[in-house]
Amino acid sequence: MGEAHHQSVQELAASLGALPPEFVRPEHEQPAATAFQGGAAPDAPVIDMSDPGCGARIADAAREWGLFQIVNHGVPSSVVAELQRVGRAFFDLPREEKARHAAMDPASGKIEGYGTTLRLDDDLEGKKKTWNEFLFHVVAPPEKVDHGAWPRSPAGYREANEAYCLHVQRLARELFGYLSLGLGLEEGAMAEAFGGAGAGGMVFLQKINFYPPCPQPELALGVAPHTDMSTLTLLVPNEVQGLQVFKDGHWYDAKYVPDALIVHIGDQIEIFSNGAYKAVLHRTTVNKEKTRMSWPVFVEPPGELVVGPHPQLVTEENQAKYKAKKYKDYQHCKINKLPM
Ligand SMILES: O=C(O)CCC(=O)C(=O)O
Ligand SMILES: [Fe+2]
Repeated sequence: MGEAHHQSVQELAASLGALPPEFVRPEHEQPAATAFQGGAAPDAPVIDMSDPGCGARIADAAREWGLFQIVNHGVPSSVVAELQRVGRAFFDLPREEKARHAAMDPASGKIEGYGTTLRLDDDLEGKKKTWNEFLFHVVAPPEKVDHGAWPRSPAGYREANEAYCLHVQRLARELFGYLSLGLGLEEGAMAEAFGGAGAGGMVFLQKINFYPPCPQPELALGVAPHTDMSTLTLLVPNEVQGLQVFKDGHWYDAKYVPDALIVHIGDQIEIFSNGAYKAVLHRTTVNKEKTRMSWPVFVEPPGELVVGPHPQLVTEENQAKYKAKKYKDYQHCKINKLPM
């Protein structure tokens, strides 16, 4: 491939001064046309995890928003800062070098590694593109980790990600406990249903999103509207606002709260709860001057595990709203937009 193919879209866009047409979203998706325009917009809940009443607030937030932020979560700010530092250092490498690390190849089922839609020669079959680069790799359990898909540079990348993951594992257990109790179930119900205790163990998939400055952010999106397939997602943002949440017919900003982690309820918790908890529909906007980054960890059941509504939540009056499915079959249907 010639050098021209590797010219970045930012470079090209800067020379054109305008957004290439494949990044212009249809009007019903454009952030400028669809963001909440009223007066005081409601904020997704910010929950203090050191508060003894936080469990009930977490369950309420999962019912009403499907998204909330947590503070006093026990993750030292130095651990988060180091996760961010090494991620940023990776994305600051030249694009060719990033691709050399671990190019992903979705066609062959290799979703781990570095990918981008910021390439004009990518053929997405006429589909609109999003303004982002990303990196994916499993971070736990160790037997499912492929270190070949992890950046070899910068030094310290592996240690930083492993240290942060231990906290994500602890927080996921805690959140599953509160969310189980909030449904009237045993505290361990969710953890067990998602692969705890003998079922193969949950999978922790680290993603890093990198959204460079965009010449016409009002026309573009960083990620298109979606719900996460995961059980839940725990996300570290940088200080650049961009995540938006759909609720009651409107898109609202998830405000940047220093030191907070953002929790998304994903599809598997919605299914397990038989619809009591809501998988959050979300998207991201981009910025004209600043680079936004985010570090979501998707907490997933092992592929062979069957997830369905918990039997105690299915009654004569409240029938099962979702089919039980192996997680890998669910993923396949969702990625290929097949009927569930
Ligand atoms: O960047 C964000 O805040 C959200 C990213 C996201 O939704 C995703 O990667 O699934
Ligand atoms: Fe997401």
